[in-house]
Amino acid sequence: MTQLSAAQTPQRTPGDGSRALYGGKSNRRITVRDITAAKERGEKWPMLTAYDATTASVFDEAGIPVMLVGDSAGNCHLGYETTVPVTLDEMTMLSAAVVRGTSRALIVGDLPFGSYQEGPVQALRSATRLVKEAGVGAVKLEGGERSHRQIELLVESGIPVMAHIGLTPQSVNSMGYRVQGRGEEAAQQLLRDAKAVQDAGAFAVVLELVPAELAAEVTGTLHIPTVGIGAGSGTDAQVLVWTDMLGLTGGRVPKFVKQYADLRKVMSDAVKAYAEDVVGGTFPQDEHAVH
Ligand SMILES: Nc1nc(=O)c2c([nH]1)NC[C@@H]1CN(c3ccc(C(=O)N[C@@H](CCC(=O)O)C(=O)O)cc3)CN21
Ligand SMILES: CC(C)C(=O)C(=O)O
Ligand SMILES: [Mg+2]
Repeated sequence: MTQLSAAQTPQRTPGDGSRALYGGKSNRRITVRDITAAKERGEKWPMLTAYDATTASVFDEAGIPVMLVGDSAGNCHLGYETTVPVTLDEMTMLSAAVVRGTSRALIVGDLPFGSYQEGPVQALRSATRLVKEAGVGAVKLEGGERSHRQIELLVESGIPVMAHIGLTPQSVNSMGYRVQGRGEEAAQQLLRDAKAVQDAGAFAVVLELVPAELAAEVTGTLHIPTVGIGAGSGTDAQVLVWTDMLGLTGGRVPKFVKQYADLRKVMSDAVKAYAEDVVGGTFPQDEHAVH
């Protein structure tokens, strides 16, 4: 640890503890206002997906300040091929579990495909379910200019919105899984999308699979935080799908992922050891039995 000189020591409000999103001392649940303040302090922060209470409690205890109940639950938790089939009922159930498993993180619920595309009123009805039935603190939806009316009505109604531009996986059938914002025209469109969601009142915006230089430019242009995934190091925050970074995803993992553990191997080895103990008669031992 480097020693901070007195002049560099950040000033704290007495009794408030450290306010940093990661490593901060406050135990109350993080709010969107804390996220806004972090951008003003120039602080970077980590976000992870979560789909169940147990896993979310591990991330909460580790200090992850923001969790996304992503519709990536479709392919990473529910066994679908893509996020497209995921329903609002499924997202409500998973989001409620993640809220129950956490006490400190801000929980963002992803609005699934088909739950907001009809227009602002449908978006409000869907977001209201995630807020009332699951208890999320914010919702996320995909689309820049094309979703600005939805964002406006949700924000007017008191529901904080995280936007999501660049690669928007719910549109896989029309756009594929391709890098977005390459070339002058596409870059200008991404900048317009970023400004549109900020103007509509979004508190943050995910930039997915866009060139690092463009993501850094968007980050410098906006006053709301950018959350990158496959968007380089110049964004305010980063998000990864938790099963990807911990080595549990069954299928292909995008190349922007850094794997921090191989839980698939850890779990597989443990399960095989258990199976062999049962077959060989070495589990249970007397200490695992009642008499
Ligand atoms: N397991 C998983 N991880 C994710 O990050 C993720 C999901 N699922 N599902 C929802 C979306 C879809 N995402 C994806 C899906 C595929 C690529 C992909 O195939 N990317 C190519 C690069 C494509 C290019 O260079 O144009 C790759 O090889 O990584 C990227 C993001 C991100 N999200
Ligand atoms: C990849 C993130 C941003 C997402 O939308 C999800 O996990 O569903
Ligand atoms: Mg999603």
